[in-house]
Amino acid sequence: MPSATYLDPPAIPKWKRPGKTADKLDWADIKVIDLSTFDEPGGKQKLAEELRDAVHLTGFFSVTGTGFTQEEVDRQYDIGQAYFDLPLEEKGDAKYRCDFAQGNYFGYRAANEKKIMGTDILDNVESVNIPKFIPTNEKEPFHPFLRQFHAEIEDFSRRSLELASKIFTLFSIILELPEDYFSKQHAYEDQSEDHLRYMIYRPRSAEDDAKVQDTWSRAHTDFGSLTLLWSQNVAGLQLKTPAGEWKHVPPVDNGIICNVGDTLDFWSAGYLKSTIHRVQRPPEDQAHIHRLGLFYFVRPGNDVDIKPAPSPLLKRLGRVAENQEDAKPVRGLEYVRERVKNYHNHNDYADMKGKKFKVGNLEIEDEAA
Ligand SMILES: O=C(O)CCC(=O)C(=O)O
Ligand SMILES: [Fe+2]
Repeated sequence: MPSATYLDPPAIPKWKRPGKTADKLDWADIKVIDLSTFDEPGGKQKLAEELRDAVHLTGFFSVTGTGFTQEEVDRQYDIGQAYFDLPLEEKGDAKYRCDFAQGNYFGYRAANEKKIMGTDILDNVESVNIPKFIPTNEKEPFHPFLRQFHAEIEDFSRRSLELASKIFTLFSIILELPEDYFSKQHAYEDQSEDHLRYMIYRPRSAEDDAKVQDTWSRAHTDFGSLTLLWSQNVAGLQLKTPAGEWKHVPPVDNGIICNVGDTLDFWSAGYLKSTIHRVQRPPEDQAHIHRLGLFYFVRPGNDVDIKPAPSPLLKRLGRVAENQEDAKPVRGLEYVRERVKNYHNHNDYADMKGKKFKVGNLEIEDEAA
């Protein structure tokens, strides 16, 4: 692209945050922790204790005091909305699409290209994944429209991983590991499949939704280490409780919902839980809204070994044997790419109930039966 990158970004419309639902939904009980006390003496240790049960039992929690202002967050929504408002020929330019045959999730994923669960109803999600701003990603897809907002997107991307690093520190403390044990394996400058994501669900008619049991995003666990979902008011995201019930994830004002993904589940021998979740058609007062979301997906470093951590806690609990860390490990890139391929490189999103996904010695239940 010409020097447009270095000009001021163009004016774009302001995105308007939808209101909350008036419906009485069956909400999950989500722990909210305030990270503004992180740097106080003893602050991290206290937060780690507050977090322990949530990550061990639920796998989902929420953070406030994140350092992101509502204005900065809304600005990311403005950019995402402006991009998705482009005509398909432009936003969906082949040069900037995900290469699912390679399990490469960077770039644009169009809606309406996959059938849902063997029906004639099409997938209603569009997303764009923006890789980390490091030299090795220079050749990865980054659409010229988005490139105009390079400086602010990069700032947001870097600060997202800084925030995630604080959470990794808490996980390390919980597992009695050196405080930087997990953050070191997720360094911004190291190559990984990390991405900032804008994602929008396009509403379907109630009749069409009924044919796919109201599925907007089928039940899954996340493929990487940690997912940050900026809290949004349009309901639909549900998690599966240990008792097997689906509960709605509630909005948390100025908060970020976090959930553990597969690789951190493996690293912790299942102590930190990669929880099954899905997105369903929102309640009737929100079912017409184009549901825009903002995320940062933290993936493991490409070259790090995914294997149980030498955690004194996990050893005491008998979750890892003394010598288990010596097993031949799967690397970060291998796991993530295989998982993306398995999930996306199809024309149909089949129901994965009861199926397992396996790479080397790593195995995860795709959706518990
Ligand atoms: O749209 C949402 O709220 C959640 C999406 C999700 O689970 C995912 O993209 O992994
Ligand atoms: Fe997810």
